Amino acid sequence: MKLLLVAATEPEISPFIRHIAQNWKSPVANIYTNGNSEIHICLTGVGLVATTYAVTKALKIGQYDFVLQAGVGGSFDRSIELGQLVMVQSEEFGDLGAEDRNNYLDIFDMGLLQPNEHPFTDGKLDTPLHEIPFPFKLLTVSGLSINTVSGRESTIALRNQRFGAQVESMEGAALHYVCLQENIPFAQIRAISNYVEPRDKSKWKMKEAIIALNKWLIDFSSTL
Ligand SMILES: O=C(O)c1cccc(C(=O)CC[C@H]2O[C@@H](n3cnc4c(=O)[nH]cnc43)[C@H](O)[C@@H]2O)c1
Repeated sequence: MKLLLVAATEPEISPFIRHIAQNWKSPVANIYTNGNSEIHICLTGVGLVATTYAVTKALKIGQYDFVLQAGVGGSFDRSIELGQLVMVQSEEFGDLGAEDRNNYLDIFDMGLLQPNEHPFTDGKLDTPLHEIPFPFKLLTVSGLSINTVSGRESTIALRNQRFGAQVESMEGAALHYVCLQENIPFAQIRAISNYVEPRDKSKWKMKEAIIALNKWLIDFSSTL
């Protein structure tokens, strides 16, 4: 199995990198091998543009069996606990569109794209679940990707009502879009660091989310 592990920032997966650096061989920087298994680390930078660029470039250079995006994220859904791990099965672009007075129009409403035009299905970027090489113990959720984090009551209400997604990130849809276009199996795992609410970082559980995410990554790598 040759895996491309994608993360926006190094701190999100640094415990995993430390683990693998100690337990696997590293013939080249950011590449780790163990028998027939190979993990390449791709740190993209934050956001949809940076992720699209970095993942597309990585897929041009290397051939991978699977792409895994790992990171933290916010949750609209209060039944998901802070620190909980989820697999984001479907993605939407949350701020690619137009404002029309008090309404928001997405690219489908605007007639710029058809909802079932590849790589979209009903306007969403779905993960083909049968291609995932790990058991389904994680909660499967819907995701929204944005350039500007939802942090104002009116934005949160509008995005909630318009999309009804359970979680939010700044990169997920880019990963889904590129991998669906390139026809390569992928999954997006997020640990919930905060609820989507008016910005208050004192309530965030970033440390707990990173610990949970990295524990899962270490367990997953031991199954490869
Ligand atoms: O300072 C802020 O307001 C702030 C807001 C969101 C994220 C950050 C980070 O430092 C982490 C960047 C990373 O985290 C993901 N993330 C985490 N929570 C959310 C969220 O509620 N909405 C969107 N993205 C979130 C994101 O994917 C970034 O890569 C700081």
